[in-house]
Amino acid sequence: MSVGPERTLGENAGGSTIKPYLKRKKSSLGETKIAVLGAEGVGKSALSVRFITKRFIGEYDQTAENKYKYSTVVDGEQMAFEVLDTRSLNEDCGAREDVLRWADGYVLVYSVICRKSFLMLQETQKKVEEFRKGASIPIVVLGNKSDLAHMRQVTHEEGRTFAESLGCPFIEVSASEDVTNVTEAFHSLCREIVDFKRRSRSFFDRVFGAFGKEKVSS
Ligand SMILES: Nc1nc2c(ncn2[C@@H]2O[C@H](COP(=O)(O)OP(=O)(O)OP(=O)(O)O)[C@@H](O)[C@H]2O)c(=O)[nH]1
Repeated sequence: MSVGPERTLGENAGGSTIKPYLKRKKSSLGETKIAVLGAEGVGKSALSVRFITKRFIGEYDQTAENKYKYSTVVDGEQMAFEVLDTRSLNEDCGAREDVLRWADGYVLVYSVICRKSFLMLQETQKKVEEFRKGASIPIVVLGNKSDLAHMRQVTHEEGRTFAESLGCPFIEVSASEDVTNVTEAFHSLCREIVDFKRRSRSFFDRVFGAFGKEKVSS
């Protein structure tokens, strides 16, 4: 499965390369790979671009899947983000196997003005959970297009209840009007990812560290 151009933005701005497919490389605590998943037109590109450039352009290339590199400071630590703005094909919300394998965490987006996108996201979440075999997964749920209050089809309460059932943060955002909440959404997922990696590492250290010591002493 081909993936669109990889762009490098932010403080580490540089050139661009074509990546033929998504490779899973082990990432350090200072790196977070984030896949933005959601139904067609919910604002995946608008949110990704808003986070990285702080701008809202209005119209985005809907034929490409873009991967952005961006580095910034979160809670006093330099973090290197890779953000994959997926494309929803055949109502899959972008949740293909290579995407699910590649990412450290997921931004799950629906549009508050489209109930169908909310229902599709719940199916996508099940797919993510099955793929990760029930392991706790860093996720943040976003209800986008909150500026279009008069067209709302999903209540704040419904979004919050869904996120609560997953034990993850929930934020209503507007990619078109707000940069603060969008930034906070990505930062909070970044925190979840770092916590998750720390917990996984200490678990492996306990298990394999002890095993290693046994071997040495025998
Ligand atoms: N009013 C409003 N419009 C938005 C917002 N976010 C995105 N849009 C608009 O919604 C449309 C779709 O946005 P995209 O970012 O292309 O959505 P997408 O999920 O990436 O779409 P696909 O790549 O086709 O799956 C565009 O016309 C955006 O300008 C928002 O917060 N408020």
